[in-house]
Amino acid sequence: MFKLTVDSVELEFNGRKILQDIYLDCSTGEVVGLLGRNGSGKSSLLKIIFGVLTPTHKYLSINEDVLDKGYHKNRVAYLPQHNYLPKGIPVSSLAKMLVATEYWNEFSNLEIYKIHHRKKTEQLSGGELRQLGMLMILYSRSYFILLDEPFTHVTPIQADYFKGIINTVAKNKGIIVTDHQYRNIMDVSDRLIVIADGCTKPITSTEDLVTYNYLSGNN
Ligand SMILES: Nc1ncnc2c1ncn2[C@@H]1O[C@H](COP(=O)(O)OP(=O)(O)OP(=O)(O)O)[C@@H](O)[C@H]1O
Repeated sequence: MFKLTVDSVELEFNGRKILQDIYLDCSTGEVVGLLGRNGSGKSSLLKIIFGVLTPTHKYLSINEDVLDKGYHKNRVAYLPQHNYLPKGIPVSSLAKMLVATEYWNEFSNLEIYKIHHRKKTEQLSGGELRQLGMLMILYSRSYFILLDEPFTHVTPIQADYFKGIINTVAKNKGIIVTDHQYRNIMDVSDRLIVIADGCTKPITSTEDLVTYNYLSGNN
């Protein structure tokens, strides 16, 4: 079992503190849901873990190994909020670059891949691109997967299907997922963390989400 830990993150933009008291861990075998209001710093935290955003301070480790950037040696993979797949390249070529050999059979038998693998990325709809982009990250060789808004642009029935895939993949990997479709996040996650006022807080009940101003209390 591997455990990713991120601690003591300090991030500010133009003198404004965004993150200041952050502790988050995720072990292989679990899905951790990350919630927070718009602008609370969820995407920033995922970028810091992956290694594409450098904060003033951070501690990041996998087991006893202290890391500078999660993406080194492919230990962490990241689905950004917006499409990351380049135009002009067939889906099958991208998939062969990203999907790990041990998952290839499972991935290449997915209906969505079979339907679209010969197309170039610009020939797909936003939702199709989102789904394929997420699946390629989930089935990559990385042990830790960060998903930023995987359910956005995805219909409810597809979201249910993806929750199943996320939970299956999480038997071998650790997954940190954030999305504003909080019911999907609650369904798919083994535990929940909210970012409020720059700090991470563990969530044990829906009331906690009201306390931390994530839900209004009428939900
Ligand atoms: N490159 C940047 N320069 C200046 N400010 C930034 C930059 N990136 C993010 N911010 C600010 O940092 C804060 C946190 O942004 P972030 O994207 O991490 O929030 P979020 O919780 O993911 O928001 P959302 O749920 O709306 O996607 C926001 O107030 C945002 O305006």
